[in-house]
Parts: sequence; structure tokens; C-alpha cells
Amino acid sequence: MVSIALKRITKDFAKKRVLDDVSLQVENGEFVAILGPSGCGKTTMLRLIAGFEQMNSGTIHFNDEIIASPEKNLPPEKRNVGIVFQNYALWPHMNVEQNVGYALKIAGVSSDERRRRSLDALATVAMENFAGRAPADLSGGQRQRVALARCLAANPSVMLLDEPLANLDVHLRASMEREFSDFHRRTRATMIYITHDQSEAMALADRIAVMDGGRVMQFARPHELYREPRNEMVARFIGNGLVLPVADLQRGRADGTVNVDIFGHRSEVRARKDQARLAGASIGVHPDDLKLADSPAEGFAAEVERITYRGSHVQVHFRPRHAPDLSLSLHASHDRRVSAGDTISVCVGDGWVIPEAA
Ligand SMILES: Nc1ncnc2c1ncn2[C@@H]1O[C@H](COP(=O)(O)OP(=O)(O)OP(=O)(O)O)[C@@H](O)[C@H]1O
Repeated sequence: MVSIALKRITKDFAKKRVLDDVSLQVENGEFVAILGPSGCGKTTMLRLIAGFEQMNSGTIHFNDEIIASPEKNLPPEKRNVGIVFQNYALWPHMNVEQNVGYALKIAGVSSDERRRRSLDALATVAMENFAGRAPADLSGGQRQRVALARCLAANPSVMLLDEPLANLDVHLRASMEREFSDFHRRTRATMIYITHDQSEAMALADRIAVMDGGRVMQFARPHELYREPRNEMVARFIGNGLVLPVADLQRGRADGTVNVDIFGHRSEVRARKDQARLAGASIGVHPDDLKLADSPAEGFAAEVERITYRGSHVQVHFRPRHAPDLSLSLHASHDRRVSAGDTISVCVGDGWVIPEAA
């Protein structure tokens, strides 16, 4: 069992800083997802942990051992990590079963046992009927599934996955999601999983690291990221979040709520317990937190721009009267009859005062 610590890692490519003072402590047996916009350094971080790149400064520790630093680089094959990367190639001269069983062969597993474990792993990814095929005769998605099976069969104590489900169709994705969950429960391997799919990350991960511009913005449990984003980047990034300016923040009750002015209407929102009084701040909300109020006294005034039909509900696009430059939207049921040009009243059901200024 392995815990992984990244300590103050920086990595430059041709004078461009790609990882900037990244620290991350992944506990033994933890499932961690990495989310962030394209180019923020996710893959580079995984390649450093795998041993395919060397950092400019910092150290990587597996348990108490330093496995990588600018002076030291334990070779990838000595790290005992399973790797499923985008485009991580299968060996072209081996058939599917040989690819899956190769690590077991190297580890001295008998051929009967190897065959059993390889076919088991292939069945897990619905590829048992392709055991004799050459990788060249498989689709991209099928190759990805074989790469996964190869990783599962080797039963590593650390698994690094870079968008392992990206090439799969929606049904296979759902069943592979369950498979990852089961695999993790069974083996308690430490897993680091890059994905662009937030719902996948939320469903699978114990904790999620949100990255931006080569830095870790927040590393927290999924519900904490969603409900208590630390800064504006995380607030906007997670769950299509919106950031609204608020004024005259007053401490509320002891439970941590505060009272703020949102576009001319006073509302209670959540905040850190030690949140100070402020003249101005920002709150993070999600589209479902904004509701059509029943009367003008219950919300802030806004003008409806347009309505979009969304099947189960309508999406009402509007601009707050106090901030006409801001375009927002909320979901309303079909029985609320609103049209473009109407004045509506909008209340904020839930909001969170973003603690770190932009
Ligand atoms: N070998 C390399 N040489 C030069 N620049 C590189 C190299 N590898 C990555 N980069 C650059 O480093 C930055 C981070 O890349 P990385 O692949 O880690 O991002 P990412 O977050 O995984 O992106 P994506 O989500 O698109 O896969 C990018 O600007 C990329 O162009």
C-alpha cells in the first residue's frame, strides 16, 4: 500500500512553467481525481509520478521514500504503478491476451494462472472474445479497454489513469465507472485519475484536485468543492457555477450564515465561520440555486431576455436590474408563465461567500 506525496514540484518545458509549486498528499488507498482546463498541467503531473518526466525542483515520495527529485529518478518499471494513459501504446507484436498478461509473465506467474487472470481482466472490460487479436485490428476504444485490462490484471498498488474512458461510448463508460469503483474497493490501490468529466470525478473520487495554470487551486471532497469553493476559478469551474457580486456583508447567526445585499435585495448565504464584515465580496451559486420568487419583496428585480425550452423545464435568461451587464439564467417549471421583456423577481436559494479574492 502506498501513499504519494508531491512536495513543491515545479516543471518547465522550454522556459515555460507548466507546474508551479505543486504540493499534494494522496493517502494510502485514496481515489483522487484531477480536474482542470486543458493545458493546466494534469498529464505532466501524472507523467512525473509515473517517472516519464523529471522535475526542475521538488520531490515525489512513495510512503517514506523519495522516488523522484531533480537529482534522482527511480525508473518507471521500478515504481510498481499501473498506467492507463491517453494513447499509451499496446505492444504491437503481441496479441491482446499476451499484452494483458505480460506484466504477470515478468513477475513469474505460471502460464495457467496468467491465462486465468488475463481472461478475467478482459471479461471485466467486455473484451474476452478478442484475446487472440492483434492490437492493430482493434478500434481506438477497444485498445483503450485492453490497456485497462492490462492494468487491472497486474494488480498494482498505485494506478495512474489519464482519461481512461475518453474514447468509450456512454453505456460502456457507465459500466467501466462501476468497474473502477469495484476495483478500488477490492484492492484499495491508490488511484489518481484525470478526467474532463466532472460527474465522473464526483462519482468516483474520495477527493478532487482542481488545477489551473500549473497550480492546485483546491484539493477537497467533492461536496466541499461544490458547496465551498475557495476561489472564483473553482466556483465557476465546478458544476457550471456562477459568481455574483454582493455588497454590505454583515455577520449573521453563529452557524456561519451572513447577510448580504444581492442586487438590491438582502439574503442569507453561507460563509466561513470566521468570515469578516466586508463592503463587497463575491458569492458562488449554481444555476439551480436561483429561483423565480413569488413576489417582488422576495427577490431582486430582473428583466427576462429570452426563454429556452429544455424538456423537463424552461431556462429563463435574465439580466439583474442593478447589474444589466450581467447575463444569468435560472430553471423554472413550465407552469410559471414568463416571456421575454417581463420583469421578474429572483431569489437566491443557496450561496457561498468565496473566501479568497480573485
Ligand atoms: N513535452 C513537452 N514539451 C513542451 N511542452 C509541453 C510538453 N508536454 C506538455 N507541454 C505543455 O505543457 C502544458 C501542460 O500540458 P499537459 O498535457 O500537462 O496539460 P493537461 O492539463 O493534461 O491538458 P489536457 O487536458 O488538454 O490533456 C501545455 O501547455 C503543453 O502544451
